[in-house]
Amino acid sequence: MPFEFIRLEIPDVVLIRPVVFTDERGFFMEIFKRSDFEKAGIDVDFVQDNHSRSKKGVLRGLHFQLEPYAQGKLVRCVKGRIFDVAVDLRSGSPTYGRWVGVELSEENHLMLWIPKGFAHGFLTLSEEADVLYKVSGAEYRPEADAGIRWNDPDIGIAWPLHLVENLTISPKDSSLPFLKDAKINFRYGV
Ligand SMILES: Cc1cn([C@H]2C[C@H](O)[C@@H](COP(=O)(O)OP(=O)(O)O[C@H]3O[C@H](C)C(=O)[C@H](O)[C@H]3O)O2)c(=O)[nH]c1=O
Repeated sequence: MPFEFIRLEIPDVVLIRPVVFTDERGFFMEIFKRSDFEKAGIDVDFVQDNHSRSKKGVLRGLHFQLEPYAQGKLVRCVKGRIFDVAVDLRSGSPTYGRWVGVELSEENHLMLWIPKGFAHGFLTLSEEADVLYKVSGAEYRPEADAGIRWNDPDIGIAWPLHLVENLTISPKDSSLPFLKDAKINFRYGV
């Protein structure tokens, strides 16, 4: 099996370690294989691939698309280093409002599977970071684009801010609502 699937404190968010085949030329690894993911309980088809590049200190998030255009994301950092975060927004979930964070990097090759019903965001820790992520569920729908504030005290994400000199956050992200004020329509178990 070319993947190791590691369950985190929020079981539906899965850290995935691909097998890296290294030789004198460099390396090869599989990023996604439907049958292996399905065996691990991640039954998903992807509809869109995204690529963003960020400078050190850029924080993007916390974003999601509202139902019926919710998205799952398979996130990896192919250049540099990010602290990647998922927040459980599914009403009725035993881990509602809780977050998990992992370092994804060019070096560790780790990927994070974030299912529908979660907000996603990351902090850029290296001078530059390229983040590629596959999206399941719905394609981009600006009218369904939504988010919650990165520093919501009720969520309490421990962003490693000590690792960056300055924060860069878009005006849009800076004005996202706190969770208690946000209109969210995700339901656990659906
Ligand atoms: C997400 C998206 C954006 N765009 C356009 C809309 C804007 O003109 C431009 C930048 O969009 P935005 O500022 O929303 O980009 P990010 O801040 O990186 O947003 C993403 O950041 C967090 C971390 C996510 O998980 C989401 O995938 C996504 O919300 O790209 C598109 O054309 N298609 C898309 O799928």
